Amino acid sequence: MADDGMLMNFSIADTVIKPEAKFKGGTWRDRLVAKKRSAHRGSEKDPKDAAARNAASKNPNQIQIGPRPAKRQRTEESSHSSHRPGGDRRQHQTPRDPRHFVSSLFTSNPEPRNAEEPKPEGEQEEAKPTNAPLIDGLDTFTNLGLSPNLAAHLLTKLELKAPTAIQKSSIGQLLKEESDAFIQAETGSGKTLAYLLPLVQRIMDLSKATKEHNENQVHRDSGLFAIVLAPTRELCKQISVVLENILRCANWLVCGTVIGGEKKKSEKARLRKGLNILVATPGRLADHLDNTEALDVSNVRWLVLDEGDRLMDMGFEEELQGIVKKLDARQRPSRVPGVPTRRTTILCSATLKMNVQKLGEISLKDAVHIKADPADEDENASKKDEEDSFRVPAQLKQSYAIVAPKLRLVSLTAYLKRTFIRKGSVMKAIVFMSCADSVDFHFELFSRNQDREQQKKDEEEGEKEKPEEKEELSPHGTIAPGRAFSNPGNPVLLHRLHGSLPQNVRTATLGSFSRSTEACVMICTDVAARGLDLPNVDLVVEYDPAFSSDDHTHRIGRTARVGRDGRALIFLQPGCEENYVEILKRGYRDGGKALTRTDANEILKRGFGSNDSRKKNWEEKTTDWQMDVERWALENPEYLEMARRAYQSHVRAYATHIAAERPMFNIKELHLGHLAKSFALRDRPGKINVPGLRPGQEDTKKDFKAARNGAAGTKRKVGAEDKAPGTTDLDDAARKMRAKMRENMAGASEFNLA
Ligand SMILES: Nc1ncnc2c1ncn2[C@@H]1O[C@H](COP(=O)(O)OP(=O)(O)OP(=O)(O)O)[C@@H](O)[C@H]1O
Repeated sequence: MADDGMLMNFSIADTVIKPEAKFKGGTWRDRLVAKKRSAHRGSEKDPKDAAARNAASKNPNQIQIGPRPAKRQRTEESSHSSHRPGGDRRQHQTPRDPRHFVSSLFTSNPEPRNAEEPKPEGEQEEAKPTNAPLIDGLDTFTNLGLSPNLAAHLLTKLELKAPTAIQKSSIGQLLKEESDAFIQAETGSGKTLAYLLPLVQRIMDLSKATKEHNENQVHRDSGLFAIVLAPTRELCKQISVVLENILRCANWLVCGTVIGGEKKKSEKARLRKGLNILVATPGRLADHLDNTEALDVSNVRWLVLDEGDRLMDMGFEEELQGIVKKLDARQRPSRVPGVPTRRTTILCSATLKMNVQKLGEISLKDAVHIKADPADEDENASKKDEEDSFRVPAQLKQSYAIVAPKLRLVSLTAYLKRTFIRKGSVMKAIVFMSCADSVDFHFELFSRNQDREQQKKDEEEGEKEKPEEKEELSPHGTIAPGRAFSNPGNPVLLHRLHGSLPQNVRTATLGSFSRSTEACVMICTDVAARGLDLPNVDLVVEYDPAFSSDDHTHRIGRTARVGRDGRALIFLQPGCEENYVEILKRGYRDGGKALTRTDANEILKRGFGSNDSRKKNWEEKTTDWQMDVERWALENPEYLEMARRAYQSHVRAYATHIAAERPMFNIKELHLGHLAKSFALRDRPGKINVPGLRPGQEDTKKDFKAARNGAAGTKRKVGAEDKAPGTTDLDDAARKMRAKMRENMAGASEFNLA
């Protein structure tokens, strides 16, 4: 029976705790409190208390939230000897420390506030993909106005048979009109080609015009006609690869990137040779505009801001304003026939609101709103509420798990175990966390070698073999076997990615994840949330919910791309976080009928359970696993510090949700003690304080400051007149805090300022 297992769950008999137990370590006050508690338990006679305890131990998961039950000072001996159901496999005893508290996994957990909604009757129809190419045969690239040459190239070389809905809307519009545009469509709907194809076609057409004027065909020295800006280096590289592929059918045109991360000298050399289309990060472009004479922008007639809403955000805004002003000031009539007189600006994102005003005031003129389905525009115009939410691909199956803080780590492990139980069911999964420290800690934890005996033996027998294995997997320590959820039949490769890693490491890690043909998991921060087109991602797990619902849309959009299936799971804690479900529902046209709910017990049963009744039940196994990682952290000072840092950074990050969503992520409701357990910590929250910066962070912090202050010019105070309409002081405060957080702890540059 399921409940049986809970008895082992440290619900120890009082007799086990000897009254004469000695408490060592800590301050005299800690020792006194511990001693008193121990004495109090020994003398407790109150039958009411005993009855309450009995009831609790019968069904510990049913404990009501109310006055918290008195906590017990548990000794390491007691939890080891009487409650390690796996027997005395490991005799190791860690020193007792009154600052440590070994709490039970399955007791005192808060219950969900909201009851599960009844499932709609009847079988749910599978939703049709909403971001797939239009394969009805009516729409072809040639019909939309692309030249037969370009359309044939798309078909034969890039295997693109038909446009997607957003490509259909945007190619027609951008080929025939000069007006500025907002391109907004679901993630994975092909927005990159939606702006690149008309752009390339227009520049190819310039060649035709020059020939008609009996002039030489346009070539790399004819001028820079278009600039594409994107917030991360990774995204810039991705766009540049797509562009190079298109330009293979027009090899007289040349594109290039300036994105930082490599020597400025080689970028300058590239600019000097001449480019027709430039892909850049804002910081690096601003830098070259100031310092590279060879960069002539007088002919630039198209400016694309990919992930435009992100580029409007703090950190990029000033740079962008500077860039636009310089482009305006340096624009000259072109000597190339057919070049438009005015510059067109195109903003593109899955979460673009028409009210992005900041840049609009400078540059956008009568912009048209290009959407995949024109019907959406009328619908949204009438529903103000929905303007703030964005659709997710209809075929994307989302679920949410209500998981109490203490059960978070074991639930994530169980979920991944279950996911990769069989080879082939899931190829790649991305797990999003709130900060770099948390990513690093979980990477170490999930890749740790559990079989310590074997580990020791390995070290003794063949010290050389071990590093070789690591070397082969990852020269940078960002790729390792995901032992916590691998099994012999399906080994899973674990990757970690965040903005505090050096650029070459980021590129190598992302490349490995992208190319891998084996099952793999990438634990990352929001650095991988936007724009990245990684093949075969079947699952996205939001272990920590995103800082804004827009970011959530981008994160889950790494799966279910161009008509393919995909799944996403978000972890929510019982209480105010449950209200986030309404936001999840708003992403669907049908109100989220297919959204499913699960809970920790279900996940744990599936992940740690076994059909074999002779084996330990899932609660025992879960507890064993948790105890094991807690001991691992305690025994290894390096990992213990990582765990503490991760916890600390996580709590700080939690405070930075956008103002509008903060009532759903109320830090005052966060149970810090319970949360610590999900970082394998036995420390009391008040005692967790890791001073200083994480190793290696000093440099990144300097880089961040240099990038922020250098490229953007002198720091400017944001006054009330500078605020975007609709933003509040709270918004500003949260954004500033997020920026500060990035700078100080969790990674200097989640989004590179180049
Ligand atoms: N017409 C098409 N037919 C088939 N595949 C396409 C088509 N257009 C684009 N794709 C592919 O779809 C994938 C997603 O494209 P892209 O990255 O441009 O999407 P997106 O809408 O910009 O996504 P996000 O919002 O996440 O940035 C790419 O692998 C691209 O090659």
